[in-house]
Amino acid sequence: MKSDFYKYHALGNDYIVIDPNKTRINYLSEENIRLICHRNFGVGSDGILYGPLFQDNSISLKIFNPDGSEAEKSGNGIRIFSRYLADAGYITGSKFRLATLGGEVDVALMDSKGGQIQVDMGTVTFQSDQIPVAGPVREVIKEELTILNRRLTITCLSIGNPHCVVLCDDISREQAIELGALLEINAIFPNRINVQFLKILDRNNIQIEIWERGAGYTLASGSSSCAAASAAFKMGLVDKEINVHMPGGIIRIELQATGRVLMTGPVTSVAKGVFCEELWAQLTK
Ligand SMILES: N[C@H](CCC[C@H](N)C(=O)O)C(=O)O
Repeated sequence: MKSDFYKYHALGNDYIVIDPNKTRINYLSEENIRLICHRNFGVGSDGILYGPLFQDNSISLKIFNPDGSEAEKSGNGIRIFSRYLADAGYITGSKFRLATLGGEVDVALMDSKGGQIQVDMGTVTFQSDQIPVAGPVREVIKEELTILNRRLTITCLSIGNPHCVVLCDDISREQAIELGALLEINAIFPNRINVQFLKILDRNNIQIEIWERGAGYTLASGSSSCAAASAAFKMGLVDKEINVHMPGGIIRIELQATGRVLMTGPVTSVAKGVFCEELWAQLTK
């Protein structure tokens, strides 16, 4: 039976793949994205990966958050989509390039089952006008920002999508939810922002709690792992090989001398399915 969607997760950060070459959906409105991703009224996920789209001789994908917004990049999303391309027979080799809104990435399948996947996520920038962060053009390193009468130390960067890393002695899910939601929409972030609360464990291990732009609290995030590791290195707190510990599991980051960020982590396939007529009627009304 033809499937309308394929569901995978990466350390509990789950995505639905919708392939326009294989399903009746050739356009996704913000309203339809919100419905499909809704955990009660829809299939439920932390986002949608739409593709493969073929332009010239490149393969691209669109990355959508569950609030309907489009993201420039998603580390877990890129690993999941790469696994789907292998599962669906679109690629036969183990190395290929993907185009995202936030730039091209190089992918390497580390095993024959597509369990462990490495992505060269590109370089990061701390420049305020590239993230963006409002105010004078500068690198946003260990700046003070007060939220709910709490003085936070933030370091901001972009790896294609924007991130605000908050250096903490201790972190918690509750803190990520309470403060992340306010930081995401703070006026100094014109495009909103992804937020990580960072605890340094040692020079090769960090722990983060995550509040994602357009998705809220998630159990893991690939681009957040890249961002938190890069911010910790920029602050001189870690070496170049960092294990990022999250509630959903561990992603391995390697900061290369070239400035490129290598991210390696797992992908798990969950399900494939069809949208039933009653949901379909809502998607096409
Ligand atoms: N919410 C993010 C996109 C998904 C990031 C995350 N799921 C990852 O694995 O990188 C944004 O709006 O930039």
